[in-house]
Amino acid sequence: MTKQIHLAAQLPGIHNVTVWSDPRSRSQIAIGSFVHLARTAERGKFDFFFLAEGLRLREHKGSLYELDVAGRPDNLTMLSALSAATTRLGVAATVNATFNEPYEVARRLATLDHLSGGRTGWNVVTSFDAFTGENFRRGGFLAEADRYTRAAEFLATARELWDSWAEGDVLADAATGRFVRPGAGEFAHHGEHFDISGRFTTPRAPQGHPVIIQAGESDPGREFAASDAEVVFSKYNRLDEARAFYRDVKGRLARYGRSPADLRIMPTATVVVADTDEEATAYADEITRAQVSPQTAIAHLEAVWGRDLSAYDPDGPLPDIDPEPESLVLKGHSVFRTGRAETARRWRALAEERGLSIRELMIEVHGGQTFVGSPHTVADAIDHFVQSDGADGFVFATHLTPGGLDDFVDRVVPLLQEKGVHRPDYTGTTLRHHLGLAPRPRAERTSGNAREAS
Ligand SMILES: Cc1cc2nc3c(=O)[nH]c(=O)nc-3n(C[C@H](O)[C@H](O)[C@H](O)COP(=O)(O)O)c2cc1C
Repeated sequence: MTKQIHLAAQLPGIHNVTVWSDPRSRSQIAIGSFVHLARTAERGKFDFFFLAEGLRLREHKGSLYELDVAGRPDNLTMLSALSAATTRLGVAATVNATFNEPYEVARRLATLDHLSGGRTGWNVVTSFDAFTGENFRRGGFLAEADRYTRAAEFLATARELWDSWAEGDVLADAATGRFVRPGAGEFAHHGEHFDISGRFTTPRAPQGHPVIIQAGESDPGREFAASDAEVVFSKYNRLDEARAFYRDVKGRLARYGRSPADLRIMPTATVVVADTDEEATAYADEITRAQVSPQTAIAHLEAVWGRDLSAYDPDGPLPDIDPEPESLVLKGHSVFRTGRAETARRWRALAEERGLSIRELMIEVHGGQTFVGSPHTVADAIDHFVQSDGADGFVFATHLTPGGLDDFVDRVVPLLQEKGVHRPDYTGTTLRHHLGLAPRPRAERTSGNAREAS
């Protein structure tokens, strides 16, 4: 059966996808930039607009890392504003389960679901480093091994809070003088990470629960996706790797009584469109070289080598000195977190085999655009990727803020609609509906007082 393609847009902020130095780039923080991109996505009948989250500014050799954008607004606040600037587009926030409390996060997500009329998604990330943790009250308090047990309990607790109100609990009945049913909002959760009880302040949201998104890739991360997520945001956008990831994660669902249709896998992707394939290829090379500047190439190599390599020529060969994989020169960057000795070995072998300079190697391993070509070429490639089970759709990030998605929406989306693989218009109002996911029934409360009949 032909699959429908799910589309999302991301204003990426951090990472070298965003070329902030391009003269066409506008503010990375002003509301106007976010509204432009969100409305473009809505014009293209996308499923949702997505914001990643970085809770600590990165540091490089002891100073702020400013080759990428540094500094960003708070996701839930920004998406609350965007929900008023759009009418159908889903709004999905990355919100960390390691440094927050379930009561606060559940309340803010339920509020966003009310504001948006049922368009909220939550990307439950765990983060990994004590460096980020230093910003928070208990300073780097969680061991890496406990991240997913806390995230699972965090989500379970949030679900109990969302289910503490039933639809119809707000009576507002002037005749009887009753505003709410007596048991409304009561909850009690006693667990390893959270021991809380009381009443939840926010009545039941239109979707009940936001759509749950997951973005980790370790084995516990994939299990968490299989047990709890409805969307996986993945980094695998090369077809062979993507198909292996897709098979692996979808294959885990049955263990949790779920079927492959209960989960959408959406890799991050970039797209470069021009009149002809040749023009698009030339433009894509230009973008890639802007994303992997000589300075970025050296910084990424330093991150893996664990030492200062500023004396090396980015257009020259790799340094012959050995890496110091235990030393951390680029802090807060997830890509260079583990396995640096192995990465250095792999990179050296690749550079030697192909005769690549430092910058060419960095372009090979971190650069490159996912879909490049004329509108027809791009539409065919996206469709092929999805129909051959590499993904269920994509989260598009653009190098230009905020106009980077305009061409795709104006020139490629109509072709996907003509092919019958992308909706010509929205058919529902909630994010769960756009994604083709079943509504989530409310779990009956297991604690608290018996509910009074209305
Ligand atoms: C594609 C992708 C996107 C991610 N986006 C974020 C993010 O926006 N914010 C964040 O704190 N962590 C983000 N993460 C990190 C994960 O939440 C997780 O903390 C990290 O991958 C370590 O978990 P793992 O060991 O399961 O991979 C992302 C990870 C992946 C693979």
